[in-house]
Amino acid sequence: MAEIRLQVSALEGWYGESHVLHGVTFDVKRGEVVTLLGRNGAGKTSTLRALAGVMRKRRGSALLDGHDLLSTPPHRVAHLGLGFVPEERGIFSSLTVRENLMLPPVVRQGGWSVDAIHELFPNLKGRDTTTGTRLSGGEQQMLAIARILRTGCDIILLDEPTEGLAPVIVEQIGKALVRLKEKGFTVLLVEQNLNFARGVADRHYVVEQGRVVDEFANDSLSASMDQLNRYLGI
Ligand SMILES: Nc1ncnc2c1ncn2[C@@H]1O[C@H](COP(=O)(O)OP(=O)(O)OP(=O)(O)O)[C@@H](O)[C@H]1O
Repeated sequence: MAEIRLQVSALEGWYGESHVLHGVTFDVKRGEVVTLLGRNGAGKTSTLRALAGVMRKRRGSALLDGHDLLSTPPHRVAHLGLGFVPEERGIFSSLTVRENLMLPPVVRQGGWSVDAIHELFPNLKGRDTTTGTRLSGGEQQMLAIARILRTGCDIILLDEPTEGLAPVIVEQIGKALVRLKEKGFTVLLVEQNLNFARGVADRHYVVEQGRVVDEFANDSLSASMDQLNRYLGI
């Protein structure tokens, strides 16, 4: 059995006085792609934000390769190999593709070269001097992932990468995730698009009201679709 990279236990989290995570427990093994599924407002994004240190008021335990994420300052989290690609993507519109790509520092060995990035995302090739404003949503998403790969991280928290994207682009993002998995990356994915999630993930956790309430292996999902649809309100 593969080793556990991310072990989250009884994780609680707050926005100010608002208590939104009520004891999230799950794990992600080395090389797995795992999704957090659930209805709007269930706490999926907040879980990623708590792990990345964007949400500061937290309690419980979150270990990455045995390192305590909750006591690690946000700027040191990347040094542990964790990269966060938020839903809003964070592409600077006035900067070029190349400038956006070069923005985060390389913090670990194994950071991707620009050539390797172009191989994964051919859409970004030849676009070095294009400014962020001129990129499509799909190109922005690719750039946001590419930028994280450059830093040398090997576990990626990815928040709704397919949101608002055309099916052909969703397919390209899916292929890139499969490639990353083949290369040994570990991915924790928040995703509303169940079809996309099924195409890339090994396991799925269901989040409800700030807790993980169920878990499904991807290869047994067909038999559990009724139950999953009930959770998701589909
Ligand atoms: N910045 C914030 N300040 C206060 N409350 C917030 C903030 N962001 C989210 N919340 C609240 O936290 C709870 C969990 O939200 P979260 O965004 O984690 O849900 P989600 O499962 O990711 O759903 P969605 O798909 O709608 O983003 C919700 O009740 C939401 O209203």
